[in-house]
Amino acid sequence: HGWGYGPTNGPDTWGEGFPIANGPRQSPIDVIPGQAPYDPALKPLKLKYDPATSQGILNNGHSFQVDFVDDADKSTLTGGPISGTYRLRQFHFHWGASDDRGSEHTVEGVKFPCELHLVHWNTKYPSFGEAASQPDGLAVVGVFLKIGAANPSLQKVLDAVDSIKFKGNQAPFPGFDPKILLPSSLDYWTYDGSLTTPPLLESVTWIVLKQPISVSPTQMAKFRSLMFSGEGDATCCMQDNYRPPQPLKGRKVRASFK
Ligand SMILES: NS(=O)(=O)c1ccco1
Ligand SMILES: [Zn+2]
Repeated sequence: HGWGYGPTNGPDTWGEGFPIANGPRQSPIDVIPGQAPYDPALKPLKLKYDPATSQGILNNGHSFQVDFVDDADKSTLTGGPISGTYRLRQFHFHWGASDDRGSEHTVEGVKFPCELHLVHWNTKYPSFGEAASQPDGLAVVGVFLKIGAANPSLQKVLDAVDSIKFKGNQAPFPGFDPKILLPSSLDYWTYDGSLTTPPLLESVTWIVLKQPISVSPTQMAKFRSLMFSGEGDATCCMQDNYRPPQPLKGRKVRASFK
């Protein structure tokens, strides 16, 4: 059976199939703001997303993701800690079985109930697949979700979840602008890391926003109504699909803000 988040195939077992799980630049990490100095050389993040590039929504058995057409520089990330242009490929989430956990990154040990990842790839490489194997190939923007008022922007995504309840289900998801999911401040922490799911490739420049967006308890329940499994398998809900923080191993985390 493949990797997952259960007792027999979860994050503690991933090193068996993917030895890089114990590598020098694994993600996520615990961000300690007092140890993440402001770097005046860091540029502001520039996110330019074209809603016409949003394509579909898919339950991939580990999370659900919204995929984007990435054959042109229409939805891009530039500035910030990166050089060059990175194209938006997909966004997805990680969440918990209860509101006390679910995020992958933590802030001084604080866990959030959910974390959004916007995955971009460096256009100096010919494709996402190629970029994913390069040390500067990917840039993922992480956004924390914090329990509060219902989030109408997030609801537009959650309204599509009923149509992709089971692993392998997908549905059209046109005309969605992911910019509406971002908080008002683009202040961020940045560090060199990896994919947080197998193959755990050490190709990600992480850009973790300081300001969370809101999510209501009812909206969290909607995330948990998804299923890891295909139709027919009774196994319960898609939840606790997060990897815990990994050793920093001497890496420096920088802040874009004072
Ligand atoms: N969770 S994440 O953004 O590091 C990712 C993207 C693709 C695979 O894993
Ligand atoms: Zn992720």
